[in-house]
Amino acid sequence: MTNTIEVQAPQERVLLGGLNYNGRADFDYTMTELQQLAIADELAVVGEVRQNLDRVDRATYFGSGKVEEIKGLAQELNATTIVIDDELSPSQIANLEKQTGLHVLDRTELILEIFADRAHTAQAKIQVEIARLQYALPRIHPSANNLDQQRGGGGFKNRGSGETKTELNRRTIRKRISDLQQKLTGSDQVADTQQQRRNESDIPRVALVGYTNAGKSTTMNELLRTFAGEQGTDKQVFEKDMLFATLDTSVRKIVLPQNQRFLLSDTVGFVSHLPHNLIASFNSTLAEAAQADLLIQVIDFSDPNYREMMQTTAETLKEIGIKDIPMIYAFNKADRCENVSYPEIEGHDLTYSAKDSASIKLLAKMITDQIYANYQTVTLLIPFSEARDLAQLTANTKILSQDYTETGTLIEVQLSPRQLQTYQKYQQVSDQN
Ligand SMILES: Nc1nc2c(ncn2[C@@H]2O[C@H](COP(=O)(O)OP(=O)(O)OP(=O)(O)O)[C@@H](O)[C@H]2O)c(=O)[nH]1
Ligand SMILES: [Mg+2]
Repeated sequence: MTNTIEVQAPQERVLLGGLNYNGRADFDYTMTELQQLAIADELAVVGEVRQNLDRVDRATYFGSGKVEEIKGLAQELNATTIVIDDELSPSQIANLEKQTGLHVLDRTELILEIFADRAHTAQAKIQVEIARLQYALPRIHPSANNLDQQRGGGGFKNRGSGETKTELNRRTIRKRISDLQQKLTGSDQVADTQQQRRNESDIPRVALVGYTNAGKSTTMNELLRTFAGEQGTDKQVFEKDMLFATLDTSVRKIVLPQNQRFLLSDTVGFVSHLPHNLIASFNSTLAEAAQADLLIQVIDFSDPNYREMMQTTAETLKEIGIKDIPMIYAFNKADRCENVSYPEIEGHDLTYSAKDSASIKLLAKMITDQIYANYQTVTLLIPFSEARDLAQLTANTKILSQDYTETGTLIEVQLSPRQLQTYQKYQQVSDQN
């Protein structure tokens, strides 16, 4: 018998650094979040440095006294890196590295590292690489011919090693970005989602959104398990207790009793100050939510910072350009809260647990009540020559009655406002009054 001993790579020892300028109201919260992000990136947090200043020091970010303190603390605690709760300019990073002898990792680069680590599908990998190259671009010194000063171009995890031989200049990076963007537009996954969207254009669309690790994927899986029957189990999406478990968009069809159906999408979670480049390059992934008829914001109600997380979600949705879509606030993980009864509905709020079957059924009811609320019952006369439209309606809507006339098929059907626009041409005059 052989005993194997797993040898784990020693974790990089890091300090967290934060500057509270202009008395940032969310400072404590973003520092807590920074720690979570560092842990998600498998870094060992050994200490923390904070400073209150009226404004950022243009040269070194922190004031000079603090820079000395950082250097001393790092030596004392054996730290090799400082992770800073902000996006720094390239020269601030360079100066701070020079004066402290530490590797400086800013918030943007940290999030990009985590995304790079989590990306598994071709599409997610391309999207992350585009964002990393865009981050790297202004950080390349024109005369530099090694990547020690060129951040973000290659394996982040092997910081400062093995990159020196690579010669990338701005032009080749720009070319690479545009090649990747082209590849992305043609990628199967984007094409598949678009195709599905066209095929299913008559079905209401519902998107799960919210802070990372709130339970979006778990909610999707439980809805599938409850309503999609056998098919549900092999269509499950990945769920895990870690930040950014999901980096893609998955779309699944949920069919409820009485042929009520909707498309449900699960997508990447949010964190505060999500880098702009990342949002831009994940645009096609996030587009699904932008086109939804209804959003379900999943909130981890058991987290003491859930209010800040909701704020982050609101800000991120705004940045993506999502507004005016009705939203259900789904306060999840109630099973982990003390003295909270669930499932319970109050207006547009649901307190629930994704792991509880009564909760999932109630959520499904809330979704259908909401999406079918503004449906109208209309009578359509579909000419025999338009059999495709009739087939679409039969597959995707609730048909209440059907009759045949000399000129076509007469149906009584429930339509969404959007469907009504598409099929208005067939509407019988009598219902239009
Ligand atoms: N106790 C409890 N745990 C839950 C509940 N819902 C989700 N979880 C757990 O929370 C963790 C995160 O769940 P996910 O569904 O992966 O979260 P997500 O929102 O998809 O996260 P990202 O994809 O990272 O944005 C997992 O370990 C789940 O098992 C719940 O109602 N109760
Ligand atoms: Mg997920």
